[in-house]
Amino acid sequence: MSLEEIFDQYLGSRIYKAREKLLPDYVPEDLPHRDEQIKRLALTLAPALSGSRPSNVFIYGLTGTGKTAVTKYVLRRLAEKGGGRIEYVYINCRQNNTSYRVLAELGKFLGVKIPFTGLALGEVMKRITQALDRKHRILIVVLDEVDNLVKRNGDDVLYYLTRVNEQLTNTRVSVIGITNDLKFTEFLDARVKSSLGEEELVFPPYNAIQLEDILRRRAKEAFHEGVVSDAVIKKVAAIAARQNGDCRLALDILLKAADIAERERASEVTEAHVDKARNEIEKNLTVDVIKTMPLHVKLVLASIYLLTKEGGAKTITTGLIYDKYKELVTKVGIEPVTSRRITDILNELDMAGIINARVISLGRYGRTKVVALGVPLKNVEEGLLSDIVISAVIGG
Ligand SMILES: Nc1ncnc2c1ncn2[C@@H]1O[C@H](COP(=O)(O)OP(=O)(O)OP(=O)(O)O)[C@@H](O)[C@H]1O
Repeated sequence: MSLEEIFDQYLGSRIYKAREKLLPDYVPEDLPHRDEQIKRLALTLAPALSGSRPSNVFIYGLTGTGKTAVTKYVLRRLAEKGGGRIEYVYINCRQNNTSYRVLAELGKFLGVKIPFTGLALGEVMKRITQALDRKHRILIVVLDEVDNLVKRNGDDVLYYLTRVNEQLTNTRVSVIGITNDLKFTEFLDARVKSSLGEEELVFPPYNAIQLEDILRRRAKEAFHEGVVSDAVIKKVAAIAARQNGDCRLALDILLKAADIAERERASEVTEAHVDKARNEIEKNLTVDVIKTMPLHVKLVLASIYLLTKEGGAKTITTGLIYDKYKELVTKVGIEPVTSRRITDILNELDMAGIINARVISLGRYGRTKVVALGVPLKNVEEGLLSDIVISAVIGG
């Protein structure tokens, strides 16, 4: 018996060898099917090793296409090679979604004290510029999910970072901007847009075969041998391939399926575990989407929910929804939105897959829309009940 097996027996996991290797923050030893992106990013950044500022890079690709993983992977190795002359700082602009917070993160990295609030942005920039120039090196600033920052606060920080070199003598700064939403570039000043896009990298979605390959290697690192069959890998890859080739989703499903297997004290992860994991993830997604909806959207959805619950086989028409909605707004004590807005809300809910709407003919009475929930009733209920206003009017 190997040492590992002895310890595992006591730890008790029959499934995992190293669960943490499936977690989103872990950057694996190799990143299959991203050779081209790795090479291009490496070629772009390599001039840093001979002391010149690398071009800024703009990275675009859908969710879960490996943008963050590839960037961290290349930067880590570059910094190692640079032996202290090259540094990088990674800032996630969803977690830090104001100009102030992004600069405060940068300040923290540079060892500059920036109070939680209160300084003018210009003052923060001045302190950062001074701190930057005290270092004698190349600094690569990674702004991940940068669209969140720009949509909320505009392009001040990008403008500053792409211009700061003009004020520096000792340090050179390069920026890597990562996004899965190209639309935000509309908000960029033309000069910022062109300097950020000195080099552009596109990450295409993975196909099912590529995802299988990736999952096989990740599974090898994380699970005991024989715990995850090829059929399971294929199934997970096929599901994620249909969802825009999202590797994050693939890993999520695999991790959840294995957690369920572990809870059940099973000795392997089966396709049934994958189905359960998928349902759980879909449920969580629905509940999260509903939780963040504006009040009137929730009220429209609550109307459909109540009609579904009460109504038996009766079809739910827009007329019925509108009446129910009016009843609910009266109970809440607020003004209703227009029927035109209700139509828009129904379209939004349809697009999000929360409801299915179709138009039917009523003969000489014209046409109307009928609606049915597109997701399980209990998921809608869970999402709606988390809102105290809604739960007061539908709860009892
Ligand atoms: N080629 C690959 N090999 C192994 N794991 C990968 C590969 N590509 C992506 N992953 C893994 O998939 C997950 C999502 O990848 P990553 O965070 O890099 O995606 P992203 O494109 O930055 O997505 P988002 O736009 O949502 O931030 C991570 O856990 C990452 O380790």
